[in-house]
Amino acid sequence: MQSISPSPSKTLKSLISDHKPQIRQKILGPNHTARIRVVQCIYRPDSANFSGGVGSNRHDWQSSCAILASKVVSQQQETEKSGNSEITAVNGHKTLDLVPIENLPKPLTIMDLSPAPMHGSQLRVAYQGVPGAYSEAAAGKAYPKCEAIPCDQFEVAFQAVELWIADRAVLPVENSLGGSIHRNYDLLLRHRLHIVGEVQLPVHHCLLALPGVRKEYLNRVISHPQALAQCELTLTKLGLNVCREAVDDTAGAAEFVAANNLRDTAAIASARAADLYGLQILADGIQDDSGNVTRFVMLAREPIIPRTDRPFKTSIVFAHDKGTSVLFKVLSAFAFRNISLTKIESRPHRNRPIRLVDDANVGTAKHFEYMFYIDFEASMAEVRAQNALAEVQEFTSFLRVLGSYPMDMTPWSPPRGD
Ligand SMILES: O=C(O)C(=O)C[C@]1(C(=O)O)C=C[C@@H](O)C=C1
Repeated sequence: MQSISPSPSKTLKSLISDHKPQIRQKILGPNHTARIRVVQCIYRPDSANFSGGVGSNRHDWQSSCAILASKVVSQQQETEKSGNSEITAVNGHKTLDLVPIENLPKPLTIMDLSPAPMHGSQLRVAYQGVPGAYSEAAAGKAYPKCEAIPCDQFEVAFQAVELWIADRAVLPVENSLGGSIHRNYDLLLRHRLHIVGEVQLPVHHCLLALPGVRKEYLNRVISHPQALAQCELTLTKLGLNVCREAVDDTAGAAEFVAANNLRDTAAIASARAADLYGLQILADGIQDDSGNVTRFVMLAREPIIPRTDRPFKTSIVFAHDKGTSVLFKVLSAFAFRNISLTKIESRPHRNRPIRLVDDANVGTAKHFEYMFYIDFEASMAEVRAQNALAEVQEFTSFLRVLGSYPMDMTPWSPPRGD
């Protein structure tokens, strides 16, 4: 083993850095490598005994190390008992943790704070579900070379973008068979993210089970509630009048069947989920309509600048103090300007879900109050859209533009098997 002789001018800390592996073994023994405490004391040739300094020859040095080791170990035990594991004092001197060099944290750079990675690194895109979920495929379609970040809930995907853990989120809002994904409409209102794009994904469902399992063995089918709804008729046609159970996402259902070795349960999920979790495809294309499509929105912290050189869509949400009576006026603001609406959705007005209408003679009527969501085919850069919104604002007590973004114009490719 290489011998270690301290030079008079060196601190013990720098000596230990220079000869890390050997010193670690000398002081703390061969098994103690990770969390080292070092006494910061100056080597003084004139000091005979250790009292903050070490002796002048190799023998002194070694015994000082031995004293140090015992002090450090006992000090460490005390520190751990008291719960303070960061900095402590030996003989009045501060001790420091030495982190192994390979684990040292890297300082944040301006690049880590940039909204879109202009430095060439991958865009981080949050989606709900686990790998193999349709939302992961939608994230890949929206941002082809992205790093897809799985989130266990929609809310987490929103927060991942707000907290700069992700650059974008891609979340489903409606399906051609199952209808709206209401949770995401509510979350769009609760959070401050902007819709910066949309992507439509053909959804092709498979019935998955463990290898060797036959349809007759099944007494349960599990999947995301939307996927169960999209396959309802086909499951019945396949003779699968078994119990349906909803789980968080389709790929999560496949993972669950595989991880728990469930031979009586099938999952509805993608062919990619079958591959990832080692399941066989019992039936392919089990959605009730072969043209099954889910629409996803792309969300970012900043809006994009609306343009007029390609087809744009704008999404708004509004409410009115006098309830639904205003809806006709709002819709006419678009109709007069030849602006087509592509979607209307209403959700309970959370802050004021019910309005009481008192009529002294007849009694009290209760009206439900709503938030209305509208998507229309125009860009906020167009004067007709600006005028329409100016008019809408006159009739409404609350109006927010959720985003003005390019429409997904991907050519329609016929579904597999047609
Ligand atoms: O569970 C998944 O794989 C999802 O990506 C979620 C989801 C949805 O929320 O609608 C997405 C697309 C399909 O419509 C089915 C499920």
